[in-house]
Amino acid sequence: MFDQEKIKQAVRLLLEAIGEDPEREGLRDTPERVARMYAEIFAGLQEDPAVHLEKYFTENHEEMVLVRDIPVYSVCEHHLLPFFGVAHVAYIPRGVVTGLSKLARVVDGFARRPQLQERLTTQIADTIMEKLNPRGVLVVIEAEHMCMTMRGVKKPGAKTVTSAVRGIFQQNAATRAEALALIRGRDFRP
Ligand SMILES: Nc1nc2c(ncn2[C@@H]2O[C@H](COP(=O)(O)OP(=O)(O)OP(=O)(O)O)[C@@H](O)[C@H]2O)c(=O)[nH]1
Ligand SMILES: [Zn+2]
Repeated sequence: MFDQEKIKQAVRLLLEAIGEDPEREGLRDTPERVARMYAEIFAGLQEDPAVHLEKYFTENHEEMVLVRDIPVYSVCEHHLLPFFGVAHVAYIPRGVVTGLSKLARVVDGFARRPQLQERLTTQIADTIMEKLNPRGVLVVIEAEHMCMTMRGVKKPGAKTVTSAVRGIFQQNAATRAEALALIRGRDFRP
């Protein structure tokens, strides 16, 4: 469970450890604020994102559905610094489609926890495969990691691109190429 009191204590300790005075005016409410912020940015730990895909509609659209440029904010589990960018989620339904917003809710549910970009990508793809049993899923995430920009190797602008490809997108190169072309915003020309 989420322990707000423990987070407050930890933030107070952190401030002391860097040589700050947690009692000075500007910092007095900081432990409380950080606890509220953590409850928000790690809210995914308290939910099972698969639940969002339990509502779906019967529809005979067995063609590609792509939601492109879904904003993603997550936190890298190595440094607890943000990584952020966009997710693209494509699937080819088999008899049922889900609400478009539910795809973004699944992305959020897995993003709001200490994460690895690779794991985030595969969790989204595998959850959609399991819950909707589609003909295939393709998830691409493009993100910038603050741990690579404001510290360490310091390479602002470097983008990490990860993909997870399942079902027909794996088996059929033309279908995969079509999805990737649509993600890039270009017409597909086989
Ligand atoms: N594969 C992967 N690596 C990540 C992700 N987020 C951060 N990292 C990397 O995790 C690694 C942790 O490396 P360590 O050597 O343990 O930590 P570090 O000494 O702080 O490493 P530097 O960042 O190179 O200074 C770094 O190379 C980060 O770039 C991610 O989502 N996926
Ligand atoms: Zn990191």
